[in-house]
Amino acid sequence: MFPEANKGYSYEDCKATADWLLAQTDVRPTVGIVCGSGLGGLADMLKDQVAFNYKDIPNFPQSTVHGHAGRLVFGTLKGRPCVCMQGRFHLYEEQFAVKSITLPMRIFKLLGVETVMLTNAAGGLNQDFKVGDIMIIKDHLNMPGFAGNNPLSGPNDERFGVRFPCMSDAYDRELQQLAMDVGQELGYGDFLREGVYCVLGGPSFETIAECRMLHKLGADAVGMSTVHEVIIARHCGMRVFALSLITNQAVMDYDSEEKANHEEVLQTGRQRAQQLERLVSTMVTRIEHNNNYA
Ligand SMILES: O=P(O)(O)O[C@@H]1C[C@H](O)[C@@H](CO)O1
Ligand code: HPA
Repeated sequence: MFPEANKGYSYEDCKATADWLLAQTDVRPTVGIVCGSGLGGLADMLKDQVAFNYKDIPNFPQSTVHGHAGRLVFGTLKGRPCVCMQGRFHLYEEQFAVKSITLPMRIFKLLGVETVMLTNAAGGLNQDFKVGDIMIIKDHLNMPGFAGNNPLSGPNDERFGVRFPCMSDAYDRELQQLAMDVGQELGYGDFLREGVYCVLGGPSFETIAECRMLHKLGADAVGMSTVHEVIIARHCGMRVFALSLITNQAVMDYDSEEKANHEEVLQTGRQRAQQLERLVSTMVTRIEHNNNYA
């Protein structure tokens, strides 16, 4: 699954993987995309694909979760060279995995990626949110980080970034505005939101008390990914945009009969996939055409 999960990957390990990939394809991606649960269709939009199964890439972890195909796809999205993770890694897939699950971000950086766009499936805590809403992430709560489980723990290699990176600007404000503008143009205003994403370790879904607490703490949505990747991406200077598809309402009420489950998550992904793909792919076009965003 995750070879030597607790081991930090050195700069040289990451470089070897990036060089191996660059030797197999002529695509030189400047945008890197990460697909959340059930949202892997984004990768299928890439033209002139060169795709690798994770198991064939040196040093790469393996996907173990249903709805995460486990392929790294290079290609162009409306003419823009991209690399797309069709399937991501989660903290719960292996104990002590926080470094393995974020390794692809450093490989993105060494491939030449400047902007990372991440998607995820999340439970809605904000009572104004509906299932099927797309939430532009403006900030995060890193709960595993509160307990010392941060992907930057351990020795710091300055070739990637500084020891104490700032996170108050983690989510690029221009890209958030671009998403809002593009969403309005596409007629998505009724289901486009913005908010704070809270990451937990998973894989168990939250209790009612936990959901109530997270909501009180300021979280609008809860999930099990993204934040660790964002920290590593920002540490090495890539711009970050992230969004959550609200696939289910987090259960906040003891009278509720609702039960969070992965099948519902994947089903909502299928229902909203096309719009989500259109939003992200149109944004990618604008990043290419507008120097303010590039
Ligand atoms: O990769 P994401 O964050 O989209 O996956 C979410 C969180 C869990 O892995 C899973 C729960 O259904 O979906
Ligand atoms: O309700 C949820 N909680 C945590 N992670 C999730 N991913 C999709 N939905 C959820």
